[in-house]
Amino acid sequence: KRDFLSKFRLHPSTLVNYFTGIEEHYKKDNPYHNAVHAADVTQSTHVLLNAASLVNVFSDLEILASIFACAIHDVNHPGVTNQFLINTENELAIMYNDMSVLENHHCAVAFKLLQEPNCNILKHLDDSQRKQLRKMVIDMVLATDMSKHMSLLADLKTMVETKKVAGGCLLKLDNYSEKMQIMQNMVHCADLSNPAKPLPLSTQWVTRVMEEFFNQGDREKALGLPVSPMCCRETANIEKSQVSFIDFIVHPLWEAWTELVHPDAEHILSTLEQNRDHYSELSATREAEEQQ
Ligand SMILES: COc1ccc(-c2ccn(CCC(=O)N3CCOCC3)n2)cc1OC1CCCC1
Ligand SMILES: [Mg+2]
Ligand SMILES: [Zn+2]
Repeated sequence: KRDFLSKFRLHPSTLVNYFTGIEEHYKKDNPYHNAVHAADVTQSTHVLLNAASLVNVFSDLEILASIFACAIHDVNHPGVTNQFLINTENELAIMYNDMSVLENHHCAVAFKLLQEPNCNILKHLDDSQRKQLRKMVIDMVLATDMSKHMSLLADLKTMVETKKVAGGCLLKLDNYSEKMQIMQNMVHCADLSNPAKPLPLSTQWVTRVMEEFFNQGDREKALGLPVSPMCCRETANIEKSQVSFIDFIVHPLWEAWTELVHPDAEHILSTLEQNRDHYSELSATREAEEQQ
């Protein structure tokens, strides 16, 4: 749809080779962090990029980088959190010195795969384009580390306030850092878009992420480690956790995004709010049942 094959002289069979390789490096037996999650985040970002207020904001290279970043953003995910890898002194934590361990790994795997035979989809980009794309992809993927969430959101809110006050066209973005902030938040929004999807989809993602968390909790128990929050299958309150996740993380982020691209994301925010109320009612019902 974006005519990227001709704009960037991407060779169909090279694309197939590369993204087949990427798909194979997503672990199929991860309940959540599998190739379907990567496809979901990629498609969600494609939709966010189509917002009317983002037309002509990003160059073709920035759009290619964003879509590429989503497709590879969790590649070879081991199905456990950064904290688990750090606590167990996993070789990945040693490799990346406990800093955004998973996110560094996803980037490294994705770029290493480009060097496999017949997989170099960026072959016909010039050196400057390839260097720029690599930097943008790394900046976006490293920003999907939840530990960056609060600073990312604070910067987004500042930008929305500043641009609004300036009265200038909200998205006349002046420099790389402002553009990258938007792109990082866009991919982060897509990564946290499960609660903002139609309820039948959202509940499937909840089941999957909880199964992955519970698997981690089982491993922590077996290792005699303290069980991480929301990872104990005996005590977790699934609906209550989703309500908190939405209230403290997802809604503030999507509220800022919706303001940035006003009025293009209103329907997403309202779906999120409806879903939040659904989980809240479920949680109240469950609590009432448990009282009896
Ligand atoms: C459908 O439910 C979720 C969908 C996505 C997330 C979520 C949080 C952070 N990210 C971004 C990647 C990240 O940093 N992660 C990946 C998840 O594990 C924690 C580290 N993604 C959490 C979800 O629910 C959790 C379980 C109950 C409340 C919170
Ligand atoms: Mg991730
Ligand atoms: Zn993800």
